[in-house]
Amino acid sequence: MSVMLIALTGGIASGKTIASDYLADLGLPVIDTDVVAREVVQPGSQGLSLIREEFGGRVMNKEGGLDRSALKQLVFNDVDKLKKLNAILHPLIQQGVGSHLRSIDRQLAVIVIPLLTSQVVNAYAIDRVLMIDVSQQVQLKRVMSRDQVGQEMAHKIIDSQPDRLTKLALADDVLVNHDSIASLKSKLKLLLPVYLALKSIQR
Ligand SMILES: CC(C)(COP(=O)(O)OP(=O)(O)OC[C@H]1O[C@@H](n2cnc3c(N)ncnc32)[C@H](O)[C@@H]1O)[C@@H](O)C(=O)NCCC(=O)NCCS
Ligand SMILES: Nc1ncnc2c1ncn2[C@@H]1O[C@H](COP(=O)(O)OP(=O)(O)OP(=O)(O)O)[C@@H](O)[C@H]1O
Repeated sequence: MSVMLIALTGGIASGKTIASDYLADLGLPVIDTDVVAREVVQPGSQGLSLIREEFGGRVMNKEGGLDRSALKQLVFNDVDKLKKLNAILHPLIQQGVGSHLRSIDRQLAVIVIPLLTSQVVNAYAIDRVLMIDVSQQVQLKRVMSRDQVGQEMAHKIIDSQPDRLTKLALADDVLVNHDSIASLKSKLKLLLPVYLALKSIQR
């Protein structure tokens, strides 16, 4: 039986983690590319050694692991460095997602993908795209308060991501997350039977 894959997307701090945690509570298997991105840079991994080779000891911590905060400062202040990081990690993340997918024995699964483009939709053979959408004003407020970053850094990260209109154009379902977390959850709960019905008519 083939699995129906739902991509859960949205810009930074749009609410993807809140949404995917809730879908997991409702019983759906969830693969989060942000989590896979951490798995592929664990100590001893090929990802970590490639990053060290490219960026040097300044992005390593005392324990020999990745200093995420140092790497974040470096790549979101230099577009070429971000491209290099993406070129190292994205193929490894794609492989990692593939191995998680092989262990899924359910009808529906969710892949959380912040950096969604049409190429990514094709690469993962996504069946349906769910976007969590917020205005840039709300996004800035939430990212600055959650990550303790200034407005300049928040703008740099937002500008480095596929833009909101690109993601909206790919989306089959859009949930606006301007109200409470409870309201987002109730919208997700209404969507689940729609996905189950779609799966039941999928060939
Ligand atoms: C730069 C890194 C070390 C910063 O780590 P940190 O723990 O501070 O952030 P975290 O990984 O939790 O990401 C938080 C959010 O940042 C945004 N973000 C992460 N990577 C990128 C990127 N390459 N381009 C644009 N936005 C990104 C996403 O919205 C993501 O949800 C880390 O984000 C990273 O390794 N990024 C490269 C891998 C990647 O592209 N991940 C995104 C999923 S494919
Ligand atoms: N409806 C809401 N009301 C108030 N705060 C919210 C709401 N939705 C999300 N948040 C807060 O906004 C922040 C971002 O949410 P979340 O971490 O789920 O976003 P994300 O899309 O997963 O972010 P990232 O792209 O960094 O992974 C968190 O601090 C979360 O608690």
